[in-house]
Amino acid sequence: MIDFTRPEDIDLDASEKALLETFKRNEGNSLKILLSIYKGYYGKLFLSIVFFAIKHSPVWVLPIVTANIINIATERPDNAGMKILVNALFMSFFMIQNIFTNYLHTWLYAKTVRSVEQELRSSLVRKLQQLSISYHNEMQSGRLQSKIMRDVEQIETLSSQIFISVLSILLNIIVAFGVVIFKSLTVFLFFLATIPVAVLLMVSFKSRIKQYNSDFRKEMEETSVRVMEMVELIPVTRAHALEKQETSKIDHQLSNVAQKGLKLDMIQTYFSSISWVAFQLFQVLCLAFTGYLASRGSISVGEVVMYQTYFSSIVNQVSGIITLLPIISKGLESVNSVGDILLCHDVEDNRNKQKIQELTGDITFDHVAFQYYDAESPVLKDVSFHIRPGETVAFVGGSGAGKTTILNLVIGFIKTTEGRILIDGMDLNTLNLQSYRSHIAVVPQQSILFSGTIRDNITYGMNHISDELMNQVVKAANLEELIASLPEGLDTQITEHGNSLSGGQRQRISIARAFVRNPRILILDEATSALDTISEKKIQEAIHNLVQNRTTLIVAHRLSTIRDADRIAVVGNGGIKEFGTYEELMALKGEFYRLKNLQI
Ligand SMILES: Nc1ncnc2c1ncn2[C@@H]1O[C@H](COP(=O)(O)OP(=O)(O)OP(=O)(O)O)[C@@H](O)[C@H]1O
Repeated sequence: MIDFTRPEDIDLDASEKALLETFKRNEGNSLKILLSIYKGYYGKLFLSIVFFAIKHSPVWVLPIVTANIINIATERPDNAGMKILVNALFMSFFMIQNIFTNYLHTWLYAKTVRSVEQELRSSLVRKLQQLSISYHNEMQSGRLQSKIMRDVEQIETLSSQIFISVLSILLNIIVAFGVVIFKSLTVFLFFLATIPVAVLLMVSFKSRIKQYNSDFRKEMEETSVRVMEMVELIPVTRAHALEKQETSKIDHQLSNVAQKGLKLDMIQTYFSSISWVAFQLFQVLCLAFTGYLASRGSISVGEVVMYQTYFSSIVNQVSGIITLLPIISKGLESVNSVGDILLCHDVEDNRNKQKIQELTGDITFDHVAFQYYDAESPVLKDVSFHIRPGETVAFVGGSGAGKTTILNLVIGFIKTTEGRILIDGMDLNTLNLQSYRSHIAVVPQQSILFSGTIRDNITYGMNHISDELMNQVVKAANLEELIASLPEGLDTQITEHGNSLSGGQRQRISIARAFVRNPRILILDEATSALDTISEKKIQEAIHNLVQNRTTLIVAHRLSTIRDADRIAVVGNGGIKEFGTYEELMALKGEFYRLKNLQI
């Protein structure tokens, strides 16, 4: 028994659904989104923080031990040597535990961050598979790639930085402030003065850094798009000797990126150098202040060193936060960028729509109109026709008449602006398009092949294709000779886009891909490329075999295809100008008659 099973419908798993919900609920607040992304991992992250605190504790204890040892050295009590040794051993113990606790801390947060990174990319990929074809036509693939790779990486960097740097900064500040409050309130108040200075600096630079980051990110996306286009165009560019023009176009784009990047670098440098100077001055002030207190006997010499160490730690931490600001800003910008895709509503919504088990292939256009959203006038106006199950209809007409648009409407890639398309009497808008499309096959004008074997390209996404069916398909698609001539037959690897095959061979593989699906409705956009007579004949035979026993809509460019069709529709002036059999239209001596004579 031949198995025509299809892959499962695309659906989000629980964690991806939660992720999408997070983006929806907190739309517009990227920080909230970032924190909510990690919701399922709070327990692990808490443990990671605990291990961080333990592993980091030597840094907090060291100034106290240092002050002790200095005081012992200056005050010279009894058993001074013994006391110094105890202090040193105590410190050593605190240091050694760092190896184990640091490992645990990193393992816990890194695993979390990597899992979230994977979930984000996976959700993005699934969303791309759901977004409408119109969305994909508008959005260049380079931009999407940049979002999936670069932006998710920025979010990962931001999350890691929060876990390594921000956590360390916050804990260091809390501990330093805590010890100082405990030791001297006067010195604490002095320390406190650093906060308004830090806030002032951050506020004054924040919006500019955010803006420059956004500009830079957009320029990078644009570059991705341009570079991808350039790579795809290389054969055309070479053929027309336009290498210089193409290179200079990209150079111009790269220079824009460099300019935006430089602007960002400079604002960041300006910001961090001002912060550095401000806080270093504070440090000198602190030394002078505690030195003065020690000279009056209010605190010991050891305490001067201790306060200085804590203060320099606070200053370093605050300037650490400040230098992190650009990374934070970049990461939050990337959260927005990823949200653009995840929250996009232009999806094919198949929820609660009728699933189709069987189809006879009856198609009716009922007063259909269609207009592209950016076009000034409709391509199709009030189009009505009926195609019977099993019938082959050839669509002919001038370039831009709307033939491909009709096919795209039948596939469900685009929706009618007015009127209805009925499939077996059911409105296409009420059908689950995934289930509907499992009964149709499309042979596009440009055969799209991917890197893999010929077999993979034919079976694409179909499970359990028996050798018997495969042989039938290969024969019907006129591929027998080609397969026999290849040392590895069907298992021959073809390069990306099938560049190692001829145009005619690619078309026949594309036809075989349609065959294997045994569709009820076949959509065929005949290639316009001229082929030699033998290739032409082989393709015609393959198409002839393929259209048997199914409803076929074919954009026809060849006379033989037109002759083979049951009926012909002449498309033009926003509608179907003539519709009938070959003989009827010839007898009419109208548009078709004129077109045919032109072709001859
Ligand atoms: N995505 C789009 N956005 C805006 N206009 C479009 C879009 N796709 C097609 N059009 C326009 O709609 C009209 C019909 O296009 P369509 O591709 O259906 O014509 P066609 O008859 O298949 O032409 P050809 O034989 O040259 O492929 C053309 O004027 C075209 O420029």
